[in-house]
Amino acid sequence: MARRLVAGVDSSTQSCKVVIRDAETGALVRFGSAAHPAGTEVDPAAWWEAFGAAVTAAGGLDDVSALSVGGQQHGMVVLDADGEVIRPALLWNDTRSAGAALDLVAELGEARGTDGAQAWADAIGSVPVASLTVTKLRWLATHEPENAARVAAVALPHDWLTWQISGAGGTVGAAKDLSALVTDRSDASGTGYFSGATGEYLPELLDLALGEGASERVTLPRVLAPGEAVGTFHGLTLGPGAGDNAAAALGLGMVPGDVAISIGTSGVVSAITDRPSADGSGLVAGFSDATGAFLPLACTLNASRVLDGAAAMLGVDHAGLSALALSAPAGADGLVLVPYLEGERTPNRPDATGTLHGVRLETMTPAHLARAAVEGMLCGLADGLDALRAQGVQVDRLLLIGGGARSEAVRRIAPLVLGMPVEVPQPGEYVADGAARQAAWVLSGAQEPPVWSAAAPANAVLDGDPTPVVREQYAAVRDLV
Ligand SMILES: Nc1ncnc2c1ncn2[C@@H]1O[C@H](COP(=O)(O)OP(=O)(O)O)[C@@H](O)[C@H]1O
Ligand SMILES: O=C(CO)[C@@H](O)[C@H](O)COP(=O)(O)O
Repeated sequence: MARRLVAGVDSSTQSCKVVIRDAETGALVRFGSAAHPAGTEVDPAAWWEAFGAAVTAAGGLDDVSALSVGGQQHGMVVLDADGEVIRPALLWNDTRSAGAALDLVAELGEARGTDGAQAWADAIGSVPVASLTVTKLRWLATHEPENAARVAAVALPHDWLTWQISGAGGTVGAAKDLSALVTDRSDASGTGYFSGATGEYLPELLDLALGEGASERVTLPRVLAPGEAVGTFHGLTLGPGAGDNAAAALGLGMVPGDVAISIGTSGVVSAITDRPSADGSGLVAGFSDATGAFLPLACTLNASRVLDGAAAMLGVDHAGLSALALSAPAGADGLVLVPYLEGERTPNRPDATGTLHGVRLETMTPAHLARAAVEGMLCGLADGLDALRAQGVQVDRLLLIGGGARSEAVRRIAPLVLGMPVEVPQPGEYVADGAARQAAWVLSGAQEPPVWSAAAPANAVLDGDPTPVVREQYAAVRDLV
């Protein structure tokens, strides 16, 4: 039998990546990528354009049997009754809805006569912060009421892209059909109006955000079961897709006890669990995975771009930044960078800025600054790991992925700061790979995702003596910010 190919897409914050793999073995056949525009407000048409360019770079889809889309979570895509995008999407890292988040927390608490944060955590698994879609909808209702009144459907980036690829979004000539919008439980769990625990939307929370009666007039994407096909369109079977972090878990084949540390635009610490979490402190978001389990995660706003910014400031490339960081002592002789360069989400400090603390004549060197940037970024992730542990998450091994994991300094300093060995899988596109694995699952019609035999090289295991002083000095400065 001729081999069948599947495609996996990662429509992430900075770019669109497409992997094409053998459906049976998982062997990588082709790859392509294309950049997304900068900014936290983006016209979804740019994602469609980048998807097309990435597909072309990956040699096209003519010989591909199935495809799934993994995407950046939470982005608010609002559509009118004709299926047209009403305004540019507000992305997960757009913090303008921080005030709306506070209002929603207070209002639910008031309505239920209880602590608002815990009420949200009990309802949706998470306490709303500016990243969550529900807060962006409240911002829209308050600041752009004319736009809010026109909302006929709300989708997430991966939902919208799947809809476009199916043709129901009208891009290949068909009329736009809002009722054909679909999503999956992993991405729905990051909206703020879906319960991962019950698998149901919560219309009263959509009404709280957008106004009384909104849930009756607004179409939400139908939530497909894990592994359920959207349908087959011009010979291409579409899978339900997933939020990027759930797709990465699928790509890594994570099981309970595994914790992924992803250093992309966002810094994410995530784990697979059998039971949902409900952290009223808000540090851990209680999302769902793409298989029927749960994905508690802590997400920072400042990860790979801290390295990008430090490299640019020092006038070096990533290899240069890494070499500088590794040439300085652990703890950078007391120089601490609290890297809240784009505000912060975990902890929830949307208006914070970064702080450089402990500058002395001898620490005012490129090497010290580079070391402080790597350590500060990793300390935010170490705090996230502690928050997961505090929720009872089992931590047996750490898997380091994302663009930032390509930095040697990050790989070597991570075990020192995180206090345990770190496994580094071969650098790759684990979100796109997870989406491809889902596509193969959908194509097979099996109960479980396929076990791919194409041998991945063993993970590199990095270890070293922990340097607790790095976290101690960071904690002291973090709480001054
Ligand atoms: N060798 C490297 N060292 C440090 N950072 C890197 C390296 N290579 C890529 N990056 C950074 O990784 C980021 C892209 O990673 P990626 O996981 O694709 O992000 P996202 O999923 O948010 O789009 C960029 O900020 C890029 O500069
Ligand atoms: O908001 C979250 C998770 O809650 C982010 O992880 C986004 O999903 C964006 O991911 P990257 O593009 O940075 O990988």
